[in-house]
Amino acid sequence: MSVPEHGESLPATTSRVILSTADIDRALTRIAHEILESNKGTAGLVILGIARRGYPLAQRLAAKLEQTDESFDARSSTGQLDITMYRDDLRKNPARTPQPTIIPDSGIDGRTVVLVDDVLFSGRTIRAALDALVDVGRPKVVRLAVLVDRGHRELPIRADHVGKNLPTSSQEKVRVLLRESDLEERAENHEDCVVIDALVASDPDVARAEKGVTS
Ligand SMILES: O=P(O)(O)OC[C@H]1O[C@H](OP(=O)(O)OP(=O)(O)O)[C@H](O)[C@@H]1O
Ligand SMILES: O=c1cc[nH]c(=O)[nH]1
Repeated sequence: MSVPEHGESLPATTSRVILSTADIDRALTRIAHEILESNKGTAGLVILGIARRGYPLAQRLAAKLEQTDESFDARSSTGQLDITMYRDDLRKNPARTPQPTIIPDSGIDGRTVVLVDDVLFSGRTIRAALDALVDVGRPKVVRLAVLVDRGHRELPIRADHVGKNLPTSSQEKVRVLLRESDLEERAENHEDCVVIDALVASDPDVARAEKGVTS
């Protein structure tokens, strides 16, 4: 199976498909059921996807909630949260182009907000998202749903709903490729997929890095 490679000029990597299109769909279905159970239905639910890939995942999740509970209007209960200006590394890294923040007309005050993202890693994106939320309103409860939790947290943040817990080494990279955002990168035979990029140990640069040789 051909898997899209990432970053031509970086040390050699191998890419493996970890979740297929069907796996992703099943994970979202399970998360939707978990949300329904923990919220005892859909009353007061607002689903906010973190830009960029959290948004299409939030829309898919909301569609599944609507399928199960007709009283839930997916379109008017789903939005996007851009966290660019709330990052704690803004000074270090050049700012990326912010995406629009889209908040449902109902607002988020007193609501149960489910934040949705593709990957949970250090937790810094979610910290920024919580700051961004404060500027929008005061939810009753905030929950977190992620497609992949790859560990390596740097902050005391955990997800309430996880599609897949994926133990990784810190050298690896998890990429979520979705039909809505990654038309060119997706692996052959997959509409959507999650791939893990690992450094090739035989690559001289990697071998040197593993031995702690710095120059
Ligand atoms: O837990 P963290 O260490 O913050 O990592 C997780 C974040 O990293 C990725 O976003 P990225 O910053 O690459 O931006 P993108 O969504 O615009 O690709 C991913 O989509 C998560 O939002
Ligand atoms: O592996 C990682 C780490 C952070 N964000 C990602 O999307 N993937």
